Amino acid sequence: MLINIEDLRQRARRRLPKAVFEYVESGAEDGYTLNANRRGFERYLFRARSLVDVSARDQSTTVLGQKLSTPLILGPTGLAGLLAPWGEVLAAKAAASRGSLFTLSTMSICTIEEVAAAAPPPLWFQLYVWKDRGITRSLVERARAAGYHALCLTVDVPEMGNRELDRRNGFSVPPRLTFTNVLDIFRHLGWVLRMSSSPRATFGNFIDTGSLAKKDAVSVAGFTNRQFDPSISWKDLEWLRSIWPGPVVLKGISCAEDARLAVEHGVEALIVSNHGGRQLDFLPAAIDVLPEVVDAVQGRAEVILDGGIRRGSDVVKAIALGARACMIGRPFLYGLAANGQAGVELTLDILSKEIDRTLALIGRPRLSELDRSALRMDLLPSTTEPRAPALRVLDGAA
Ligand SMILES: Cc1cc2nc3c(=O)[nH]c(=O)nc-3n(C[C@H](O)[C@H](O)[C@H](O)COP(=O)(O)O)c2cc1C
Ligand SMILES: CCCCC(=O)C(=O)O
Repeated sequence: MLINIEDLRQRARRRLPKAVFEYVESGAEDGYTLNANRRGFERYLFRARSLVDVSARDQSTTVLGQKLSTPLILGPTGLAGLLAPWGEVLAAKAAASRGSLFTLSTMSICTIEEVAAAAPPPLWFQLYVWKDRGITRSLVERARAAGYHALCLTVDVPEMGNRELDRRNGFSVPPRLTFTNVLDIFRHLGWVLRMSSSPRATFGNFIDTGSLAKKDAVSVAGFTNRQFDPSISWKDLEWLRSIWPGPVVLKGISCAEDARLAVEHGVEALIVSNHGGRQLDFLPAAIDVLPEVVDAVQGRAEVILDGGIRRGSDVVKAIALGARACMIGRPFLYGLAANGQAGVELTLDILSKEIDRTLALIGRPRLSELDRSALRMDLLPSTTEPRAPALRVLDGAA
């Protein structure tokens, strides 16, 4: 039975080759931040009110002026199209069908145009800045021409994080058959068959740019470290503004100083995120950074929380701490791998039902009624201990 996000995760794990599942699942190095993202939510307990009329509940909101039926955004995830053929298109359609919002990663299998042609708006485009600014400019112009609403600049990847599982697995794009994975691939012939209807098995946005060698398989870290520009800094925001007329969102803010700089540079929204624990290990849980950022921003930009959401109650806690909405990564990827578009819709249905139930049980029927008084923060020790390296998380030890 698929009744929670963990069920979808187990289904995804069975259906995907090991290297693909571990690419999705793993974090950087010891997995401190990966674990902390989950455990951070345990520090916040509810203060529930009773005898409140909760018969009419409403979890709709707006993000950058666009109405969402639920405060959930599908975050940018590279290579989602390896989990199901046309994966990004399916996820974008699922988001639209549930009144959510899809963010297309620069590093997707499906192209900017393919997703925009198949899925109704609103869509956001996530940008990694290429050393070759001509390619960067062309990505931004393509997103603009295709009607994407916001540009989401990811700021926490000056260098790819150290994902040891990907290195051990020799994970490459396109995936290769090797001596070590041949048995595993044969155990997942269903995936092989499904993927035979995929438009391609490499980064769709770059096939015509010359940055992707035509026949060779590349390691994700090798390719991105060659192409991403580690020199980008606050002054490049001006350049981006000159080629992008719409709202700009910064993804990967993890302290008050950067939140203030983001506001001073006029960004419309920022995303408190540690990249799902995949970049710098030993950043705190995203939820623990949220209050500091909300206080620094003081309502001058919208704040979105990203990382570790697996229950609707997590979303309610983030909104009580001042987030406008939450972004999810792995939860919708599990749904996608488990059952394509319907699987992503199920992810959104599970989480939004859990949000709805939580709102009823705490006596705050509308998101606008949530504030810090809905939470207790004083009952637990204030640190999250590292519990297990990333590998043990995968084995279900944490
Ligand atoms: C498989 C995978 C690929 C990702 N690719 C990108 C990406 O291309 N760009 C980006 O900004 N973030 C990327 N992320 C990070 C997500 O957008 C998001 O920050 C993270 O998954 C949130 O944590 P969660 O998985 O616990 O929800 C990726 C995450 C995963 C799991
Ligand atoms: C596929 C390229 C990298 C995507 C990314 O940012 C991530 O895996 O976290």
